[in-house]
Amino acid sequence: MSTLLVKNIHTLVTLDAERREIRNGALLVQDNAIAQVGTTLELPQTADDVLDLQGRHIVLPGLVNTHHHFYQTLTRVIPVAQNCTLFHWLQNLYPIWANLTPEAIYISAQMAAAELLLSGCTTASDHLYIYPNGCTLDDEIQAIRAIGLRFHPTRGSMSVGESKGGLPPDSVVENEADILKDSQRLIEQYHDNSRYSMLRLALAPCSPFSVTPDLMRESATLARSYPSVRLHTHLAENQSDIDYSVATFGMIPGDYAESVGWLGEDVWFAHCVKLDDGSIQKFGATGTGVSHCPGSNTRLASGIAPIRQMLNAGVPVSLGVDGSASNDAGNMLQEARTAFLLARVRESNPAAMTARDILEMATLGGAKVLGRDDVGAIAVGMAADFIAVNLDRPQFAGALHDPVAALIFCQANAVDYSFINGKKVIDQGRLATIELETLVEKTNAIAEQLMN
Ligand SMILES: Nc1nc2[nH]c(O)nc2c(=O)[nH]1
Repeated sequence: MSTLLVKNIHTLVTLDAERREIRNGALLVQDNAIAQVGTTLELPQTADDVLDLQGRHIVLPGLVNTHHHFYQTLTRVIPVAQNCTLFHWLQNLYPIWANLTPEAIYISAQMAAAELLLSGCTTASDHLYIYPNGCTLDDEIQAIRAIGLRFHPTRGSMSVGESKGGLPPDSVVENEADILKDSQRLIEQYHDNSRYSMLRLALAPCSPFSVTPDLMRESATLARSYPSVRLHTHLAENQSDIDYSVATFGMIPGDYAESVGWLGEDVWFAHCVKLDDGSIQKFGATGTGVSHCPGSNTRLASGIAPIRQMLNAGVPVSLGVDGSASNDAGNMLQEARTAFLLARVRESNPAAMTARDILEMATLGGAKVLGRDDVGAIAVGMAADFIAVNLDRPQFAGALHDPVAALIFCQANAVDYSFINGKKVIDQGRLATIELETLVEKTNAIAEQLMN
């Protein structure tokens, strides 16, 4: 057994059941879990390792990102996709993504994870739905194991090409039997349902306009035959998405999801910008989750998702940075701020979303959507996933009377320390698990090859 004491924390934001914010806080970690939480005076004074934060840092649970496409880190700001809405954006990018290789998947996954870690994310999901040239989900699973992020990879898929009325070119879609076979292989090889699991798999047919209703149903049946394998897809992202759903299935997206058995606590949808009131109520009643992706939704001019209404209806809402081809960043702290600002604009009401509401969405909200009760708060028995931000950073000057709100109001964008499963992954603002400069070089080289 090894112990780690983090002490002299300026403000320890627990997000525990009482939402305690402890001045001069401390926490004790035993192996990979939190063993004690309190003030520095209340906790033991020694441990195998001691991190003395000298009263300068705010500490909070690691942030949870529930929607991403790691491979898109290789295709940021592509000129032909800079100024399009969703469908044209996708149609301009599919041919580039058709050139992805296993190495490209591996390197882009590490690059995306590095950016997430540096901005406070400790658990992330990824949606990989395109598998050209021998690419597999295994490529990103190996990459993320090496960098140390707690991971919820999703086996995405596309099966309806242009010739059958779908959006993607036929060359990038897969056969449905192969998709289901590979999904089962991946679940059996990697899915770990235990407490503190570092990897849980989900099944994720890409979107209503790229798979059949049969694949939606069969994926649900397969996922539900294993413990805690969840279901994920894009839904109601913009008006064209709604129009496609009505024209093709004769139903709005919420009704389509219900018709294929995709409502429930084990399902979460990305975007839901255009989710109608009736569907919001159904999502609330069934515990169906949402990954809110405000950066991407504004970048693609899709709209502002009605997250205040969703929260009021009891919908589990979390945050997703979405892929870096439509964000074009993967910064969780910045995403939280964007969500905070847009909710106020959408409601024309600055009280509609507080900084603490958004921090809760970025931590406990993400944990709930991913089906975890072991991350998202700093409390005894929770996984030792936490981050520390130095309050001496210039953007916090003058804001120390409320450092918790300052994290969101004052544009925090990086963390100084991050621990995942008790292991240090960010040390004094630097990635501790892999060498960042080489990773950036490799990312740029592969991105250039893809473009060519
Ligand atoms: N924002 C995004 N929406 C999508 N829909 C779909 O089918 N693929 C995507 C995507 O990559 N990003």
